Amino acid sequence: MQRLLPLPLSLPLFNVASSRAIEAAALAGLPVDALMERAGLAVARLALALQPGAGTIWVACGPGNNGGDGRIAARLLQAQGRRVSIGLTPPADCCLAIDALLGLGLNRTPDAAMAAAITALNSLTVPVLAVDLPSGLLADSGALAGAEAVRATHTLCLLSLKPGLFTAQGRAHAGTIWFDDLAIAPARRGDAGLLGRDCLAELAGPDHAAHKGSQGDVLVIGGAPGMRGAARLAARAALAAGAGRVYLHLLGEPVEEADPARAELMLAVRCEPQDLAGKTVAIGCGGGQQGLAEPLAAALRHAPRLIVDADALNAIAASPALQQLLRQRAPLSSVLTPHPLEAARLLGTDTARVQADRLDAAQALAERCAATIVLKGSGSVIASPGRRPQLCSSGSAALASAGSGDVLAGWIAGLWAPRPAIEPHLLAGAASFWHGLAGEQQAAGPLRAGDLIERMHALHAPPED
Ligand SMILES: NC(=O)C1=CN([C@@H]2O[C@H](COP(=O)(O)OP(=O)(O)OC[C@H]3O[C@@H](n4cnc5c(N)ncnc54)[C@H](O)[C@@H]3O)[C@@H](O)[C@H]2O)[C@@H](O)CC1
Ligand SMILES: Nc1ncnc2c1ncn2[C@@H]1O[C@H](COP(=O)(O)OP(=O)(O)O)[C@@H](O)[C@H]1O
Ligand SMILES: [K+]
Repeated sequence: MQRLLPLPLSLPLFNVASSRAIEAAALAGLPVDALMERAGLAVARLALALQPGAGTIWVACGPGNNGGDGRIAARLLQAQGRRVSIGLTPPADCCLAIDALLGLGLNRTPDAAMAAAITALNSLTVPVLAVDLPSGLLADSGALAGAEAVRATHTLCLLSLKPGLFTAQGRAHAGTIWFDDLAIAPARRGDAGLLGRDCLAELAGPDHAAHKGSQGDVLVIGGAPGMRGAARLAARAALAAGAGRVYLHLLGEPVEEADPARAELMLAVRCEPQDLAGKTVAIGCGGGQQGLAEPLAAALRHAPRLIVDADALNAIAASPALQQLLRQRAPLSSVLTPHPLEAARLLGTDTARVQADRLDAAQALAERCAATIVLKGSGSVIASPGRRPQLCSSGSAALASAGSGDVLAGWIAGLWAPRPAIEPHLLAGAASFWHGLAGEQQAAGPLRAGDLIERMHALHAPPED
């Protein structure tokens, strides 16, 4: 059993169908109850570690094998001399609750009895340990099957890691995530990957002979009047990530300086095809509604590497001609960084549908746009045509503050410029992980985007775990 996050090494994720196939293959060589006995033992062990003291442990058991795991754990806890209560309502002296209501088999809105038990678990002030998944959370998507799912303090995932724990509502409901593979090595590829710190190894640093010309040029296009800051944040991030030279083309009224607070940034007065050649371009941060279409069309045609964010995504969503330009770009040359609403616009759907299956939505968008997609939010999804999607295991709600997406777009550009040959799928994964990692390393409260850049900068050449 291991505590999973922060995650040093990337791991495979298995959806419900694959998890059942792994279970069936394992059971072919084992006595019928072997896996459930191992699962129950793991649950009991963690329960004892979490609550070694007095009081009654409530084991809320459902009708399937998730409940079966709970019953075995209850038996083992009793054998250890602990008081245990099995049922759908808590005992008066409850000191720890084990949520063994529903796991992989959740396939509909919780019925009244289940919903009441979920509410009762969420009303407790004692720790709640969820078995395999917080009940009410869908394993494949991290969406809720009904109005409410268990908000666990700990979740012990069993046999195979499920994607739903790590995206959408997963992290908000799972608490501290533990994993026990029940001594079974899966004999199949994951359906998706969970990015760990090893993804940063894709980003070799500059060699000793590097010079600004070898580290690539970034051009940030955006920052209409009133939103100059968004483009400046992206440009500052590109600089901090390691681009050799960073230029800013600000939309609307001309300005005298690119960024008075960052003397290193240069102003790009024009944005003609020859100004785009050879550059890594990030477009859309603070782009506004007007003045963006022309530079966007030029960037789609001429930028050899392109990151499309914010208002540039909205402009593409509204224009079949721009969509066509995007699809016609060279393979492996475009990264789109939508948040769920921007993704919904691009897909012609609504945010709720995107959030109902983030992995699916990101993959559909990648295929539709012939681009790498970073679908942002809790558990960002990185998807590319023909590739296995990745979920970012780093990040926290400290990133839920204005400008952190601009920083990500600029950071991707700044990492890409010196490494023009890197595969965008790997680049976007590593950049997202880095961004999330910096977003975890701070005291409570939101992280201002300007401070985020400094934290990301401080993580250059991150130490080995
Ligand atoms: N396949 C695996 O990876 C392993 C599974 N094990 C455990 O077995 C679980 C899966 O067991 P099951 O397939 O029996 O599935 P569950 O125990 O999750 O649920 C199935 C039962 O719940 C009912 N149900 C589903 N949705 C409901 C809803 N919304 N409201 C009320 N009832 C609902 C179903 O009708 C069925 O009776 C895993 O989550 C895990 O805890 C472990 O014992 C060992 C390995
Ligand atoms: N709760 C959260 N958990 C993890 N990451 C988050 C969370 N909230 C926001 N983020 C991250 O912060 C960034 C926000 O980007 P975005 O929504 O575009 O904001 P903005 O446009 O203000 O910069 C994304 O990278 C997103 O993944
Ligand atoms: K459960």
